[in-house]
Amino acid sequence: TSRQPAAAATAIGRLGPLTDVVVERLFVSDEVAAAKFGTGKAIDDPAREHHELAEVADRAGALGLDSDRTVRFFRDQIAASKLVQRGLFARWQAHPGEAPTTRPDLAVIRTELDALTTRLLDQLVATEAVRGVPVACRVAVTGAAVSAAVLDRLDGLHREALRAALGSVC
Ligand SMILES: O=C(O)C(=O)C[C@]1(C(=O)O)C=C[C@@H](O)C=C1
Repeated sequence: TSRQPAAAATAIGRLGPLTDVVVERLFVSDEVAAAKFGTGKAIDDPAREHHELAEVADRAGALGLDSDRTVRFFRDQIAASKLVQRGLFARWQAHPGEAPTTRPDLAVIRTELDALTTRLLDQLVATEAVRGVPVACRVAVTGAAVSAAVLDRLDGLHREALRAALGSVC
């Protein structure tokens, strides 16, 4: 399998560091897909999503972030993860030779996702000023996304997921 490494590249601009963590989460979604593929386990886990979103809503307040906007951002991260997972499932079903040969432990991966949640919240705090200026934010997010796509060699599926994941940043 051509599993991609964790994002090592640095996306450009003031939203580069946030975008790097977003890309890292997309790569972890490859691992989630590998954990579920062939097990009969559904991609959607509404209870886990509910738990994650309740947690970020709670933590947003303490960090001085707008709770609704923060929840929307994480909803997008989850939607992007499902986009990656569905795309990989389809790819692996069509080309069994590309399917992963080892099955990571979903519980371990979820602890990685939890750590990424903390880093994403930190980045939302660090980028509040630029995200508050719509034009500057859109310029920054476009530059960060384009550079990440190139530097991290994102394929079409992961580029589409990155677009979804960054949809409510500004
Ligand atoms: O934890 C999982 O099972 C995932 O697939 C990850 C994730 C997420 O992005 O946080 C995505 C889809 C599920 O509905 C729940 C959570």
